[in-house]
Amino acid sequence: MAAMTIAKLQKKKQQGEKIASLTAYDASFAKLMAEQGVDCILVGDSLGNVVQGRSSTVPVTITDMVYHTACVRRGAPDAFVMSDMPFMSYGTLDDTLKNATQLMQAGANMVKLEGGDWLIDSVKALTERGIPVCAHLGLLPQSVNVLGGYRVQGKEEAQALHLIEQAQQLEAAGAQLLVLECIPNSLGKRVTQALSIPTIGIGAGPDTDGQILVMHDMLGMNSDYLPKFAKNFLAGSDGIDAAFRRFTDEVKSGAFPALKHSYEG
Ligand SMILES: Nc1nc(=O)c2c([nH]1)NC[C@@H]1CN(c3ccc(C(=O)N[C@@H](CCC(=O)O)C(=O)O)cc3)CN21
Ligand SMILES: CC(C)C(=O)C(=O)O
Ligand SMILES: [Mg+2]
Repeated sequence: MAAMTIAKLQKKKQQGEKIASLTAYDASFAKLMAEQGVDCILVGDSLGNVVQGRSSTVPVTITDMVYHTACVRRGAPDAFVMSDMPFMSYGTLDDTLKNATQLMQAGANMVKLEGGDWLIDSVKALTERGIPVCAHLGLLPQSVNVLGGYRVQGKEEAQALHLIEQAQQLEAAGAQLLVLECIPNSLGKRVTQALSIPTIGIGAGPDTDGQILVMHDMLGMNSDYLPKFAKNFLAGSDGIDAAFRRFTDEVKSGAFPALKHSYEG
């Protein structure tokens, strides 16, 4: 199969085809996802939670991310692979360029950074030097210690307007994709309409250009805790490959997410 590219993802937005995205951390699952039509694979720093058993993504290192990015790339040579830059690996411009380079050389097609205003210069510097950037707004898990918990963001109109403004600035700085996490449906829709780059939502309602879930959540593997936006696609499916296919199909058809998977308002 021909390789997935950012240009093809952009075209999906223009043509109104939803983008199906999942996280993967190893070769075997990445291969299965690519075979089942998942458009974009994220090597998420959520590996801190689901692979390493930690309680946040803060302890995850660039060495961890490089290792898992290389594993995923070996399993899915033609997939579009995006890798999270982990906590404090992009605190300064020098670190940003050095660490993003490591992820690209491990096989990523794009790097993802959490944040708004303060990242504008970094996004510009990365893009100018040939490193494609996915921005990430809304709930920023790496900032959990500042936020004091994982909560829906942008519920107040002033915050919503600020988020839209940041999204536009990130696009202007060169970001080519935007992840929106845990925001009200209406804000997910407003941001998506305000941008020409694709938005990929997780708990951002049905109107973003695509959807992403953590693989373990969509396979029902978080028994003690499941965020509202997660859905178990393995339940009622014939196997893991069928669960990935059903996720892809339901994202493309708009069946997922239902209102119960999103934050109204
Ligand atoms: N397994 C897993 N799935 C994830 O989606 C995920 C991770 N790990 N680790 C990194 C971050 C942390 N994330 C989280 C964690 C908790 C909530 C959560 O509990 N949300 C509340 C919102 C409550 C509210 O403000 O209304 C919820 O009930 O969904 C959301 C996202 C998303 N990411
Ligand atoms: C939840 C997604 C967007 C993520 O950043 C991760 O898996 O780390
Ligand atoms: Mg992440």
